[in-house]
Amino acid sequence: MAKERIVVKIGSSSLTNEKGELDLEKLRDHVHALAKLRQENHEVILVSSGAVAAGFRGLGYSSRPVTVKGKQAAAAVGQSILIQTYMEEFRQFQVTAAQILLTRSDFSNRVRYQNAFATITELLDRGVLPIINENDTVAVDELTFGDNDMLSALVSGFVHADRLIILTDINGIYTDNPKTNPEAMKYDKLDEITKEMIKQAGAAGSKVGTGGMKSKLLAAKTAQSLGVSVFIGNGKGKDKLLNVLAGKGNGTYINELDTTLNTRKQWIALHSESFGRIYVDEGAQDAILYHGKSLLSAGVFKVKGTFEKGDVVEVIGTEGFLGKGEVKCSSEELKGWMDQQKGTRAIEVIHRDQWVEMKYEEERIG
Ligand SMILES: Nc1ncnc2c1ncn2[C@@H]1O[C@H](COP(=O)(O)OP(=O)(O)O)[C@@H](O)[C@H]1O
Ligand SMILES: N[C@@H](CCC(=O)OP(=O)(O)O)C(=O)O
Repeated sequence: MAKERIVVKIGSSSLTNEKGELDLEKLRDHVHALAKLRQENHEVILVSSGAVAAGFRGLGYSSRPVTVKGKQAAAAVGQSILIQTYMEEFRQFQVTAAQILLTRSDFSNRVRYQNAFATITELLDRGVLPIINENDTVAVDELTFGDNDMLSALVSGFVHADRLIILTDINGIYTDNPKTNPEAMKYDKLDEITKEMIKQAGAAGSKVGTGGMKSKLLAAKTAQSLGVSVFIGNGKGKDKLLNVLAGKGNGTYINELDTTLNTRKQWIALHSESFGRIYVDEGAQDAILYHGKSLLSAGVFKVKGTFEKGDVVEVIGTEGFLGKGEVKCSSEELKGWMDQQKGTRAIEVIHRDQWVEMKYEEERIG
């Protein structure tokens, strides 16, 4: 079997007992299956929930807290318990694990994004298994990924994984929530995740999970758009993950799309803040969309916002939103050229290598 780089996401529902507490037997089962992947020489990154589940008892709650601050405090108690348990269990398979805590804002800050990439790459190069969770202490409201599903999708794109495996408490994606609709049918394979499927999928999952199938579908759509194939399902025993690789997994397989975005372009497309808008004419639109050219000043007829060299802007054409790119000049310089040269001089505004077409992807990336 060819060596793969695999991101495995384990949700709270797959790590807890009926009281919502961390279930050691379940965790051991996952660790054994992950260790088997490592024994077959695959590179593995784990995105694991479970901090709230591991911590709420220690905080004095009798059940999983519902308030944000309760969950955050429980995660602060539980994250160290969770990671210590993983480390001890992995040690029995001679696997060294490392803890990484991330937030959405770590991804939108370019330097932190590059640092996270460098750290994860170094850990993998040195044979260490990174265990990632959201940094619940600081992640609230718009700073959160909301759940670990999207975090796992973004990580899988970012490390150029071959595959993302999302382990949950159900054996795949159904036409409707099978817990409430017994007629629901399972999808074994999917090429496309449609808007209707996302709309249909239940938001609330189990009592302990956060995003339900909806967040898994959105995550899968993002991962496939980044060229990563996805499996969503469950299983038991040490071979459950190897079975997924062998095509015998108990769940739904989702094919990757034929696109590869390097890490820099992924950052531009998915995480960067736009500082302005550049409006281009039909000629420039054709050049960047259909002829693989860089954007030149000659095709720009309107500039909105204030930006500096190196900032990211949105480009709008006659067909609407075309994509995002990193500019090689400030908004003032660009406006100056437009006034003085009447748009005739061909000064490069966005180089091809810093441009991401998103005309068709806007919705896919979400
Ligand atoms: N269309 C669907 N197909 C499968 N499961 C669904 C669907 N809609 C909602 N669900 C629910 O999503 C749950 C899994 O989500 P969640 O509890 O958030 O898991 P996790 O903790 O693994 O992230 C399932 O138990 C199921 O009840
Ligand atoms: N960061 C939180 C995860 C929150 C959560 O419920 O996530 P998930 O089970 O993946 O839907 C924790 O570790 O408990």
